[in-house]
Amino acid sequence: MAYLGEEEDSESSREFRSRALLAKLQEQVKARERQSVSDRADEDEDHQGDKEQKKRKREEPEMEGVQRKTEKGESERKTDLTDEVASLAKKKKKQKTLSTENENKESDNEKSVEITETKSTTFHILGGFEEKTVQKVKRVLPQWLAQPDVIQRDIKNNLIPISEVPGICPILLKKLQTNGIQNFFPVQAEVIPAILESVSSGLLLGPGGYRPRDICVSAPTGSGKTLAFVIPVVQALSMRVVRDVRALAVLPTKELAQQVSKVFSTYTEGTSLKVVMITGQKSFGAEQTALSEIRGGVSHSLGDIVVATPGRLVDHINKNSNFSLQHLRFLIIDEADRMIDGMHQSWLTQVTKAVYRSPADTQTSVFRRILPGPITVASLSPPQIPLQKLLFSATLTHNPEKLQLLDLHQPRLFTSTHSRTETSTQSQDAFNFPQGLAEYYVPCTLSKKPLIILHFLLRLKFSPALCFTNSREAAHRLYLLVKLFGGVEVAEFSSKLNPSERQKTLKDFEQGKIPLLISTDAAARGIDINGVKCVINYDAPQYIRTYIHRVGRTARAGKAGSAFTFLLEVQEKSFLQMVRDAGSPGIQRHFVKPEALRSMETRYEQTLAELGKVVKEENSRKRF
Ligand SMILES: Nc1ncnc2c1ncn2[C@@H]1O[C@H](COP(=O)(O)OP(=O)(O)OP(=O)(O)O)[C@@H](O)[C@H]1O
Repeated sequence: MAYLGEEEDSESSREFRSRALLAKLQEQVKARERQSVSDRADEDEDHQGDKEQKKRKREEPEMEGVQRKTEKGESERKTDLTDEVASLAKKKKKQKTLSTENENKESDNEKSVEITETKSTTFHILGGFEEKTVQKVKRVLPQWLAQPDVIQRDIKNNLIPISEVPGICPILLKKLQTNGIQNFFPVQAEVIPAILESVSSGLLLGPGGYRPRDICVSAPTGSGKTLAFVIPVVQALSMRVVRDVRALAVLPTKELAQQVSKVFSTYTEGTSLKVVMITGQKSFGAEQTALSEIRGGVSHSLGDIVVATPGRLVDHINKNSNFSLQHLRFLIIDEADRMIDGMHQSWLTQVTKAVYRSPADTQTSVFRRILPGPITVASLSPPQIPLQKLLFSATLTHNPEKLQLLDLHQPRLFTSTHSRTETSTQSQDAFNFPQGLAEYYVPCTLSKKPLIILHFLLRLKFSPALCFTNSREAAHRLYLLVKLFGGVEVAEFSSKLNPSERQKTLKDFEQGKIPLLISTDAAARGIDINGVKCVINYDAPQYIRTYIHRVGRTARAGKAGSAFTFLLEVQEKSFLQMVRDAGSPGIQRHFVKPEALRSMETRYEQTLAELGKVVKEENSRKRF
């Protein structure tokens, strides 16, 4: 019962304090009244009554007025004193007016006592109750974000002959030529030398014994970011003696990992470097066998470069005791903004732990990796393999708080995003769009959307076309409708398909066997399909990043391409605003006249009826 006792105690002491304060305030009022009477007498003497009255009114805002009724209920009196004063102070404005009025009335009204405190009294209300306009906080970017290395967006007019980029070894130059690459794209010409510079003194600590700077690259879709890391990493690792995992590329999906793994394999072909992919496409056991082997009772790595999806990577870190990242030199994070969003999986923490995990045989190990800390003579004396992070994305966030999650070391940013000032007030990130991209929006109604797709394919011959919907169901329904209508080969692409079906579908589309591919966002990011002429957003994307990645499946590698977004009337305003805010060079209106669709309408009505039956059948099959 001690708790209750204390409560009672505190209540009675609060009441006591309230009374004491009230008495004090009343005392002050009386003193003020006396003062006021003598002032008025003085004023009369000076014949300045009117003037002074006005002056007092002007000075009133500087006074803190507190009004209280003496006949308050018992419960009200128990109110905490501070709260009371604060709440009364909040009503200040109203009371100021009242206070002036009451000054005249107070002698008539015995029940009401007006208590006014002037600056000279000891009872101060510290500031904070007045309404002040809140000052806008200016966003100041860290220097590395505010002053990046700029990459030209125009690929065609900024090609650099491969032999002019310093530091690339003759073997790789030859390989590039064999693969039809005579010139580097701007992002490659800037980033390749920067990464090579950080390994100029070998795979151990960077020049001068300093840890190399992490590198962030934000360049448009299709600008050639993959080669920008593949070439320098392959060249850097070609100087290694013992095989160990020294480069790890992490990508959000199996398809993207496969794509990157293929490029690494192309440029490591004929060297002793080996690329291993761990994405879950093979069984865990098969991946284990590909990663390492036991010789003489000791585990040996079979891969120099590992390309992984985050989930499977974490599985190997935790469950495969022979998988070691203790010699990791490069951590490549492609589609980095997506990988930051997926940080809840904490894959990066797991990778960092695995990199700095002390080896079982500490005695015999030449290297002991120590988590980077302050640079001291002692910390620099043993040879160190620095871990350098290389981040790539077409929509890399410039939000320092998000980037902070990656724990970057003195990062260097390469970006083609148009000029942003150090004190940019833009709340939204702005991105760059491929130079050859023409953007259009198509005003339409829900019922006309499928007809417009058919019109695009059958009449306007917009193919190969990649069409995006916002869900698997919508993709499937549209696929069925186009198929039933006839006249155009169509396929669907979504997580419904298994990995090999997905691979085959993409291949058929790329080879021109399928002119229309209807897809969910599974094909929106990173997928490099050669020759896509047109992207159609059948459903408008909700987020700007989704839009940028979707439309970026065309106009790649400096080529031209068009993107059409179907917009319902209600979507137009906000969508167009979102696209403009993101730095789009301009999205034009493409209106399809109703007459253009008329000849297809009868067939379309029949197809809709057929579609209804097919969907019903499919649903009943699913139930059994
Ligand atoms: N120097 C070059 N010369 C000719 N073609 C190139 C060159 N560099 C890259 N490409 C080709 O350009 C295409 C786009 O490259 P890549 O996939 O690396 O783009 P990206 O910037 O990663 O795009 P995204 O952001 O969409 O993933 C690929 O087909 C690639 O083979």
